[in-house]
Amino acid sequence: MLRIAVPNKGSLSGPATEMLREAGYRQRRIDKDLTCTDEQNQVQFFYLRPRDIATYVGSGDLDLGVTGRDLLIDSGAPAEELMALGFGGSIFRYAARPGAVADVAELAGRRIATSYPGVVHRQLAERGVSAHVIRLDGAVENAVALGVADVVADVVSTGATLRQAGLEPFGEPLLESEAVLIRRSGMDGDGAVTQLTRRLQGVLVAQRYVMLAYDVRVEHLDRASALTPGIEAPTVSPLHREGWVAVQAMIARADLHRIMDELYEVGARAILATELSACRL
Ligand SMILES: Nc1ncnc2c1ncn2[C@@H]1O[C@H](COP(=O)(O)OP(=O)(O)OP(=O)(O)O)[C@@H](O)[C@H]1O
Ligand SMILES: O=P(O)(O)OC[C@H]1O[C@H](OP(=O)(O)OP(=O)(O)O)[C@H](O)[C@@H]1O
Ligand SMILES: [Mg+2]
Repeated sequence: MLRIAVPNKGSLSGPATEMLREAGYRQRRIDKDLTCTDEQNQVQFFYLRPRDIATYVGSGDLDLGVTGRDLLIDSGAPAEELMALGFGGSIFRYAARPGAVADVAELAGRRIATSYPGVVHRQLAERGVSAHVIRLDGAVENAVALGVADVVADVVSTGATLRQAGLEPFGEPLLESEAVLIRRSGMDGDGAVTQLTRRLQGVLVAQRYVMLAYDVRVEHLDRASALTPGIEAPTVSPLHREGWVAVQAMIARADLHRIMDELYEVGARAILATELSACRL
């Protein structure tokens, strides 16, 4: 049976469970449950702290896990990304009092507070900078006002927490993170792993694409189908009306309204967009 680690709390927990449910896997019914077995798909889910997940997967005690790219890198565990999952996005940055520090090179000898010492040590080593990294559990933005550190390195989402603490980000972001599916480094995926990743890809595609259908006169078909090339090619069927065809194609959700406007301009009518609930490409 495939054994998979899923975040039990925090920003990644709800979306991870939801995505697995959409991919057809049974998930725990209440937040207190530690495990859930999906007999039909032969998968057992273990609900663990997101920060611990790379450790379990890296040791080989669990086959796969859902965690943040930043947490994976921070752990230093021998695990690797199999696929990005499109949620839990964040940016990891340095911040300090305005004007105090302008660049990573100026961090030499400074005190840096962070919950991600692995990420920070790695980046400082790459840049050849020697600084003091102070590991805190959370609320690191307070560390500067309290005199514990000169600089913080933390997840920035809206930036509201930094502003509230009177801090400003500086330098290039250390990394851009999102939720990722991980496995032990160098492990070959067997059939069960391939089935899971294909199902998750299907959920991502269903989120990112919509099905578009429209009617168009035959003489405008080439211009219209150039706007909607689909995955292989658009499906074109005859209409029960001389000189007209019906066209169907998948398009990226982000382009939906632009493409609908342009189709209308080239003469397409009855342009309808439909949500996808699942797919295999
Ligand atoms: N606004 C955010 N704050 C913190 N982590 C975020 C945010 N948005 C996305 N993430 C991602 O969530 C993961 C951290 O999740 P984790 O559960 O450890 O912390 P959390 O969501 O802040 O929860 P808590 O602090 O309550 O434990 C990281 O991969 C991080 O990049
Ligand atoms: O840019 P923002 O939108 O303000 O979000 C970023 C903040 O959110 C997280 O903290 P969280 O609330 O999880 O508290 P923690 O530091 O105790 O984990 C993160 O550690 C930052 O402090
Ligand atoms: Mg947090």
